[in-house]
Amino acid sequence: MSVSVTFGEDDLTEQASETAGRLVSEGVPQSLAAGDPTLWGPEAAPEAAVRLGWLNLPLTSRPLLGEIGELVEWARAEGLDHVVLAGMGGSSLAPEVITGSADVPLTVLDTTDPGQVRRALEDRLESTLLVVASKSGGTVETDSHRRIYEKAFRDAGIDPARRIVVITDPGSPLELSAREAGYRVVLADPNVGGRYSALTAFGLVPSALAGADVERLLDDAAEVLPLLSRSEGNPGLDLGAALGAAAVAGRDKLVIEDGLSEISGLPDWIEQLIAESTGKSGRGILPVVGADPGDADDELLAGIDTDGVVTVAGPLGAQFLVWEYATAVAGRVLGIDPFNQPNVAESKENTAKLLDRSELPVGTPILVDGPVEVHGELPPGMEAPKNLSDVLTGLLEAIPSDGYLAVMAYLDREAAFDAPYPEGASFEEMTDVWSAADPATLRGMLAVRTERPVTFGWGPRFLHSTGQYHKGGPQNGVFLQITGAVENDLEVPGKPYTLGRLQLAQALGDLGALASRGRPAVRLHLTDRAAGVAHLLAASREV
Ligand SMILES: O=P(O)(O)OC[C@H]1O[C@H](O)[C@H](O)[C@@H](O)[C@@H]1O
Repeated sequence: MSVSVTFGEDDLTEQASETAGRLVSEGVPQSLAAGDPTLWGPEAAPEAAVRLGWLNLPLTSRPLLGEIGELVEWARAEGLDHVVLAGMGGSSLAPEVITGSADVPLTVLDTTDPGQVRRALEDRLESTLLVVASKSGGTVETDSHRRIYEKAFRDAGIDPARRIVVITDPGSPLELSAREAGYRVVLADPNVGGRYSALTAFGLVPSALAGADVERLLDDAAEVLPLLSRSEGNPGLDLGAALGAAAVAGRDKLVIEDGLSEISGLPDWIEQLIAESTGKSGRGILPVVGADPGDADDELLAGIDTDGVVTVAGPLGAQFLVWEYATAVAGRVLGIDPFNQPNVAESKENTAKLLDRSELPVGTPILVDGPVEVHGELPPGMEAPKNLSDVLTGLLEAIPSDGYLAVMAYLDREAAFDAPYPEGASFEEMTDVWSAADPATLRGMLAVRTERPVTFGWGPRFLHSTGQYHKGGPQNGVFLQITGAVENDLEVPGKPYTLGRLQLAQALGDLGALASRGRPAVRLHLTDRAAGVAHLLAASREV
């Protein structure tokens, strides 16, 4: 089964077909199929020359299946039934979707929250297989997870070499250290960037270890591959032309829904692909995930196997390839380089500098409201707030008419599930309890109070995704960061910082990068996390 791209609106059909026609007259489908790196201009060409390998992955990844099969057999023979994946952005988002859609369990560590990492560590360590996935081999979060697990395994009398599999690019520092340590290493295709790597070892190895059928993904992607060199009936070209043309015409907020889909969580993967690929040079498409479509003129609704203004229907393996192709095409229409991420490094550098200091510059709160401290830059001209509710109202009012509010929570993504519920509670009652303890609930509560899009991201996960767009895209965002007190911190073995300190330094580093652009950027610090979330949700209720 292949992928279909359909439009539910005449204006968009017209714009897309006009743009696709222009791209065809410029020979884009043929050039892309041939791997021409000059399609995004001379400045982008050197990077594009080593970033187009994803175009052929349905074929070039096939030889990996044998190696994957052996790994799966080894893990089974060793009785390793808890697969933990340490990887950021492109090194974990695809496995999360693949295993979610296949309904097989995978614990993803893309956090520096000590509580969340501790929860994973305390879960079946005896039978845990840790997959350490990093293309560059130098990502601080992933490096920290590896160090923490190595120590935990050793402390439990387990040889880490029997429990760790590494996925990385050939020649990375991680490859070298992993070989020295005697770990199993799977090398990835170096000609594919992180966010285009779903069908490389990064997507396939952890997913297969967790029990997903990855051959099927390649089969489904292989079916759509021949369509991608066509001028007509090319779903990647049609989708890319639509996304690009809509954005150029001012519809640059992409609400992505997968309500009825059997595919679970693809919008989160698309979010990284589109935000990091297009959000630069003051331009870009802002993906909005987990939101109901609004009435704003600049919104475009994309439905995955469910009706949207653009509907993309088809199996997961083929969807990966079509969205990658479409993103590359939209990049050309927007006139940006879809393969770099020039502004991601900035927050990382800020964080590294902060970690060198003896004390983190947390500053003095502008306001304290119960368990919530307010720090940072309030929107210019805003009246001095009396309480948290005023702060939230001020931020909502400061969103420009073409802008958005980004909520970024550097907290434990799973803590809400620890909230106590009454004995004998129905599933519905339990869900209510969880959602009342979940910081992500804030997104919807604020969204009903504004016409503008509200996004939500877990830090530091989003730094490897929408973080690029926040800093490199159009400068019309308003930023609300949430951090929390750490009760039970975790040492990062061999490093002078704890996970909690790293997490806070990441938040402060990004806040600094946003504030330096003159954007309103407020940090709410929860001095008691559970009470703080409850207080924040109460304050966010419409008045
Ligand atoms: O796989 P790694 O080298 O560890 O990189 C993981 C992620 O980190 C970076 O911040 C990039 O912006 C992402 O595109 C990438 O997916």
